[in-house]
Amino acid sequence: MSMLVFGRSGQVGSALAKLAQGARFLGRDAADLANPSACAAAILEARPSVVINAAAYTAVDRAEEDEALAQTINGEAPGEMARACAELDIPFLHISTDYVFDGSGDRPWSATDPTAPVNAYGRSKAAGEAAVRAAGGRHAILRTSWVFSATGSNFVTTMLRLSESRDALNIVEDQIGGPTPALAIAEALLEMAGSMVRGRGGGTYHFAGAPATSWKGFAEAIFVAADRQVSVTGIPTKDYPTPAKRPLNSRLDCSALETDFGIRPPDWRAALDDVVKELT
Ligand SMILES: NC(=O)C1=CN([C@@H]2O[C@H](COP(=O)(O)OP(=O)(O)OC[C@H]3O[C@@H](n4cnc5c(N)ncnc54)[C@H](OP(=O)(O)O)[C@@H]3O)[C@@H](O)[C@H]2O)C=CC1
Ligand SMILES: Cc1cn([C@H]2C[C@H](O)[C@@H](COP(=O)(O)OP(=O)(O)O[C@H]3O[C@@H](C)C(=O)[C@@H](O)[C@H]3O)O2)c(=O)[nH]c1=O
Ligand SMILES: [Mg+2]
Repeated sequence: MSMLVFGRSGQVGSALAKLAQGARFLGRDAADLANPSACAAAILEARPSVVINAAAYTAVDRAEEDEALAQTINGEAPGEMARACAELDIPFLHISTDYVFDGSGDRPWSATDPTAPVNAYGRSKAAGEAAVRAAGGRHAILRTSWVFSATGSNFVTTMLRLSESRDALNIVEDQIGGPTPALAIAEALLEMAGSMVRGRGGGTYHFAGAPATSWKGFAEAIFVAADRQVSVTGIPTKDYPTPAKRPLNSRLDCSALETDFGIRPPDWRAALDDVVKELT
């Protein structure tokens, strides 16, 4: 299996690089997603047997004032990649997000539920999903949430940084989701890629860490794992104003992934200990 991966330096890209040593990785220098047709050309030139897109515009608040660029990178580039893969008749694996949902209710979102993003990043990711489906080739869209790892910036690195200077933090308690280790996402993608190259599986799937928690619950677990004495006070979203609105209910129903690929949701608590050890 010759694998081509877009994104090398991000959380999921780095995890893939650790696990898939025979794969070829294209960083921003080799393929800029702001130039979607160049990404398609890179695929047609490399002629791999499977493509994974781990690159994206992920700055949720910044996307509010930079929506055009977010749309090009998250909305258009994946569609161009998927069209090139369809032309080569190879599977295309793409990562999406819980932020495509509006966050209403408290039921875990099923992969077939209607999307209704509440922020610019979510709109750009929903556009990317639609473009990948419209390309008409063999594809998998893996929606995940609250990704963390020892690489790059994420909620764990933010909390550890804040704990250097603060002994008390207010953290939102009414946004609920599944923190997901980047390494587990990479493992899932590689398993899916292997199956899809053999002609099995495809469509839209969810993959998130269990058990569901709030950002407050996640923060508390981070400080326990790091043995840092920070007092965490739960607050409602309205008391933590941000440029981008965030969905309240981000729970993802991951059953389709188990049915089609035998992949089960990872327990984020075990992975958190490893990540915190690596970071401290
Ligand atoms: N982070 C999260 O909490 C979540 C992420 N996701 C999705 O998972 C996927 C992976 O996210 P994650 O690993 O966390 O992302 P990161 O923010 O850690 O990394 C993003 C990657 O995309 C690359 N990138 C950004 N812009 C461009 C560009 N114009 N051209 C080429 N490469 C670019 C970055 O390269 P460079 O280092 O050069 O900037 C980096 O390698 C994305 O699709 C994201 O939407 C889904 C749910 C949650
Ligand atoms: C730093 C801080 C954040 N928060 C809140 C703000 C927000 O609601 C929540 C998480 O903040 P972040 O900015 O890390 O989260 P955010 O960047 O929105 O994370 C999202 O990233 C994109 C890429 C995704 O796809 C999503 O799945 C999700 O992981 O914590 C506090 O309540 N107190 C604080 O001190
Ligand atoms: Mg962020």
